[in-house]
Amino acid sequence: MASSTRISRLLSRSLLSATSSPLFSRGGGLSKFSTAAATEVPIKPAVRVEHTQLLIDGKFVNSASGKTFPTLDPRTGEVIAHIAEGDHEDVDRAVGVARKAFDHGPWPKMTAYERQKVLLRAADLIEKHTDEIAALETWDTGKPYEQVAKIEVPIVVRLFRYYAGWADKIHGLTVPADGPYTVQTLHEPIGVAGQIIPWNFPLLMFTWKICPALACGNTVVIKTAEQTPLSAIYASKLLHEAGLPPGVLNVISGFGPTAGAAIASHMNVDKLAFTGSTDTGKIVLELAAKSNLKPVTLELGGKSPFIVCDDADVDEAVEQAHFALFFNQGQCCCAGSRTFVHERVYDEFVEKARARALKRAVGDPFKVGIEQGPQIDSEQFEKILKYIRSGVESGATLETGGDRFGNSGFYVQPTVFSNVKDDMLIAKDEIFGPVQSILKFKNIDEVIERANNTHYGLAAGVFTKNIDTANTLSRALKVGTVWVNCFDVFDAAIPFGGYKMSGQGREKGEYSLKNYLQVKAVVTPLKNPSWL
Ligand SMILES: NC(=O)c1ccc[n+]([C@@H]2O[C@H](COP(=O)([O-])OP(=O)(O)OC[C@H]3O[C@@H](n4cnc5c(N)ncnc54)[C@H](O)[C@@H]3O)[C@@H](O)[C@H]2O)c1
Repeated sequence: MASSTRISRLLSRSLLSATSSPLFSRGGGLSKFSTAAATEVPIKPAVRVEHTQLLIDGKFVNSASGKTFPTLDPRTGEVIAHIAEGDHEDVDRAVGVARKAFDHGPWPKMTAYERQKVLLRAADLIEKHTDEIAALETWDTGKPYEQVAKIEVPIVVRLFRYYAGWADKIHGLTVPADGPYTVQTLHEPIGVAGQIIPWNFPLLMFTWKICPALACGNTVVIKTAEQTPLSAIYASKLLHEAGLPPGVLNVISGFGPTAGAAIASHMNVDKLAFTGSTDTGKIVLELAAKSNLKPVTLELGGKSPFIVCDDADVDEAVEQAHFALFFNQGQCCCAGSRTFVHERVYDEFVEKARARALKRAVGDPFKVGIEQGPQIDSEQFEKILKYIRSGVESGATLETGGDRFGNSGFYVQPTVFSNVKDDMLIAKDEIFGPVQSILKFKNIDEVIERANNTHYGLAAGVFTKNIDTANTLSRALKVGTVWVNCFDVFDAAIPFGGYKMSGQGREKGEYSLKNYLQVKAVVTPLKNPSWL
């Protein structure tokens, strides 16, 4: 399983090869950022897009309207493929077959061991097809191919095996009650799960969502993000090859206000799981409440603090803070986007953080050694540049970066701001881009208060050698995950989720199972019990 150290190691190996690349230049100064991304011909992905339709009832089908939408290559903005655009009618059809597959079987009626074997075979197939799936994901998202192939697909495979392992270990309790009754609880699948996912980790989010739902015996209708439909379609085809019965997993490509809203408000969807922005989270929660009051889990945005104490190993903290923010082009819900540094190590940290950002290898994500590809689309690209301008205008110090990288595609220079103040927009809003904001603090009480002074509460990083400081911060921070002297460690067994407006509920680990199970109490009178 990927740990932050392992991921950092992979990235530094990448960096070694990147230093010999003409795309890459070492040393300080804004002019060092190469514009080669614009002039180089994009590398042709070694994969073909074979499936572009909706997947309903085990078959690839066109949308009812016959409409399609383009999915774009973030390196160039060019069309990769035209994808069937699902809408209300398609969602309705998918929910209908998922309902039938749930109510009449075979999925919930199969033994747990049989369901387990399907998930294990799917894991093997995904592992076997790592190259194709990673190429599709990189093409659709712009994230480095090496990151997908060496980090994300292995995590995906691990999640499949982890939840396969749970399938035959889900059981209720025998409950002691007053009086002559035998009482048991049955943990039953909840029914048809509706799931909506974002574009920043399309394959990983698909896996987080479907694996626990399927392991518990539910059926699924999942909507992928309109920017990134390809990898989920491919993986779902593999799931069917692995023996998943028709109707159990239905994949709808399409847009939020149409297909997404149709899932959230459907009367026959029994459970909703959503990952995306906090604003959309509020909308789907309302749709769920106004329809059939389906229970909802929400994984939303964040503005996570990364706290570097004065006793921290500064070099390691710089590397991990860089990773915490810049990983995945800065498009992580839990990105360490407020780097709080103690005043005693602040100047050293800023200088080293700037030097590290200047070394970041930006370019075609299919190229070996590249650490950072383009942002997902023009909308995000423009939004990030706007935040950078706001950082400059509000008086933060631009240490490096600050502009687009090259002159085509949606590449942004790795950007570092120092002297950031809590009330600046760059310190308050989720930028979702490669923009590090460094803030100074004097003492632990002060940094706790400032770190918690946000609507978000997803994650935090704490860097210190002092166990007492680590314990104080871990307990005081109002967040769903605290990484101490590490960051972004995503084991299948570790729960993930947010406090406050970063979400409701937890995913991954054993906690995710609860999202997809109903608890039924069965009470039976006992005749002449020899004991109660
Ligand atoms: N907490 C987590 O685990 C986690 C993980 C990844 C991303 N995120 C968050 O996701 C956001 C980025 O993703 P995004 O820009 O795709 O978010 P988004 O909210 O715009 O979209 C997410 C999904 O919701 C759908 N959607 C949009 N409007 C909808 C509507 N009215 N009804 C139903 N569905 C709708 C979209 O089509 C997409 O599939 C960031 O805020 C990030 O922090 C959170």
